[in-house]
Amino acid sequence: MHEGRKINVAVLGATGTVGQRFIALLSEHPFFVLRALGASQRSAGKPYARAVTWKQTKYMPAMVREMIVQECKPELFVGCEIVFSGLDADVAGPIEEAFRQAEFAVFSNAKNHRRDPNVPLIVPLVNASHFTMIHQQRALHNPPLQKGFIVTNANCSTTGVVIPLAALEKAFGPLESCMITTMQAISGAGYPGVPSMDIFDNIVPYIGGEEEKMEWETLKILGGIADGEDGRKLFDMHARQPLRVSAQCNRVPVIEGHTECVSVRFAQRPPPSPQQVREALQAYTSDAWTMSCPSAPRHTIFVHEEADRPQPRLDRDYQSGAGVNVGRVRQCPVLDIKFVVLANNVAIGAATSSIVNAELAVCKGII
Ligand SMILES: NC(=O)C1=CN([C@@H]2O[C@H](COP(=O)(O)OP(=O)(O)OC[C@H]3O[C@@H](n4cnc5c(N)ncnc54)[C@H](OP(=O)(O)O)[C@@H]3O)[C@@H](O)[C@H]2O)C=CC1
Ligand SMILES: N[C@@H](CC(=O)OP(=O)(O)O)C(=O)O
Repeated sequence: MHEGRKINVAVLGATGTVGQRFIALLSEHPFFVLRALGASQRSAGKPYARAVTWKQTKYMPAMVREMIVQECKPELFVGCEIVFSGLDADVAGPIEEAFRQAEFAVFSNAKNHRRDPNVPLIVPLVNASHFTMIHQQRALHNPPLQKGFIVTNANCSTTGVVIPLAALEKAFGPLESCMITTMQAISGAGYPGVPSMDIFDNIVPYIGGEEEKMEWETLKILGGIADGEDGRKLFDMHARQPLRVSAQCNRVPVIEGHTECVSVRFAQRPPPSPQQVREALQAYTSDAWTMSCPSAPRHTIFVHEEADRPQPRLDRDYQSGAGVNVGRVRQCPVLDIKFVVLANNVAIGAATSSIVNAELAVCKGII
């Protein structure tokens, strides 16, 4: 554990949608101390308050207003142990690698390293056990790293759905198939994001690359870690019981909170009843909560009984958006069970996940 130790941290992509969330959360953190901010050359050299278009309902923390934004070069972040990355995916790959190479612990929201066979893709309320891959990641580096590593969190829609899926697999054994239809908030596209002329009075039935990410990431997260032939560990992609996932992704005129309609089929026959599923979801607890990570939600999954919940406007800020909401659990006449998930895309779908991942790394003695 941190044992009273304070750990200096930085945020890359600090001016963006996710970066602002990081700042709001880290300004109140019990043992991470925000010391530095990075963004593009457009913002570098300016006091943060002048570089950013602050779009949070919470006021900008006083501690960052006069902080000078830096270019994202490791030598400008000396003194920080952890960097949280909310970088644009167009630039995140090489910048995050440079920080790892310079022995920083990097917690990334970007998609660039999620498919790397040595980088764990961790949804902290699901697969904290994948931190074991860090040893291999450091050792395979040339020269081997002492402290540096990259951990990514998942796509925001993937995050929302894998949490209840993990709870179901824990209670009832492997799932066989899963169909998901998302209704994703516009904040998922960053700022200024989707033009208002496209999204007002409308639904856009396409988000580039999103369906493929959901279908692939779900398997890496819910799968285990196996021994490879050459003695290396590898992510088994749910190979012991193949899981088929189909996702359809839509952009809807909601500011924050991704809603997902999910149907599942269990391997176990007969499948559990809707009431058994409700109880299993409600009872699910994460390692992050058990290990006392301060940003982990007490209720990993809140199960709504009302017929018309969850709703983004009403439910996205429950537990500061750190858990997920599930409702409308019922029988599915095609697969076995269907339900609705609501996850806050910028909290548990992004910044909160990275911060809980970093807390887990501290609790596990990796940092
Ligand atoms: N929004 C969401 O719900 C989620 C987003 N993500 C991922 O998180 C990341 C950030 O997303 P989001 O906050 O929405 O994006 P934004 O577009 O809002 O912010 C992007 C950030 O990247 C910085 N940046 C852009 N170009 C460069 C560069 N050349 N060098 C250094 N910094 C640069 C920007 O700085 P500047 O202001 O100076 O241009 C800004 O701080 C993305 O990879 C995204 O895919 C993941 C899950 C959910
Ligand atoms: N594409 C997601 C947000 C995002 O940036 O995802 P990713 O980190 O997987 O690129 C959305 O639009 O809601």
